[in-house]
Amino acid sequence: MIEMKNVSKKWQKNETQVLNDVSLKIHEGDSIGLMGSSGSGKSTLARILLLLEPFNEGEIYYRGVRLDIKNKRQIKQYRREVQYISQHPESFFDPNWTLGKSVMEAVAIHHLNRTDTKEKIQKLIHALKLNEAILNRYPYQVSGGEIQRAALCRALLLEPKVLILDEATSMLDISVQAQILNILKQIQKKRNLTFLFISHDTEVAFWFANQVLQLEKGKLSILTDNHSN
Ligand SMILES: Nc1ncnc2c1ncn2[C@@H]1O[C@H](COP(=O)(O)OP(=O)(O)OP(=O)(O)O)[C@@H](O)[C@H]1O
Repeated sequence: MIEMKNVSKKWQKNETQVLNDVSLKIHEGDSIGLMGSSGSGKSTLARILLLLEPFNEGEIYYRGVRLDIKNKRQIKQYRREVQYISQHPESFFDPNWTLGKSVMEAVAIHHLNRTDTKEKIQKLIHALKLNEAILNRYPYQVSGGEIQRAALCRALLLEPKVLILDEATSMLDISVQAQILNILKQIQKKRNLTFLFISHDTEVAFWFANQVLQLEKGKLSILTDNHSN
């Protein structure tokens, strides 16, 4: 579904080789866990996959077609189908807009059918254990866990094919985290959603993913592969 071929990335200023000839294949319906020590480059890899970060060498393919940052139409479609929940979800919300306005903006940008949108939002808010009142608040008026779930709500509303979750539930307490991860698994079964799940938590990553990869010193290795999960 998504393929990264021989990607290398070096930060110009400090000359650090954050990715060194990395290749990765994510098949439809996969749950790939990505682990690695702090600063090993997991978020950089995710941002490169989304073409949010330039890289020095290599190629990214989606459904067998090479992605080209200059192809605006292709990238718009890709960024709708491949949703990213960043470690810093607040940076994906306009600080001057209510969360509800930001969620609706995503609907407008991607020209989704507005008639059933309200109902879909209500269902998602409920599933994500959020209070609907949250939509009338500004990003600075909600907790870290609430903004993570608002980001998940916006992403799921777009009915993505792939979700890249970068420590996306790290600010939630264990019981809410477990509930939300279970909901994501249910959605995965229903829609054959594909996940790239970045986490520091070994237990959660092994539970959630059918293949767990580790990124260290610019190289990816397989920690476990259990596609029968
Ligand atoms: N824009 C940038 N310019 C230079 N170096 C950067 C930049 N962004 C990140 N880095 C560096 O690249 C390395 C990888 O960062 P990244 O955020 O991808 O790691 P990570 O594995 O996601 O870390 P964590 O688990 O702590 O979130 C770090 O050493 C970081 O300081």
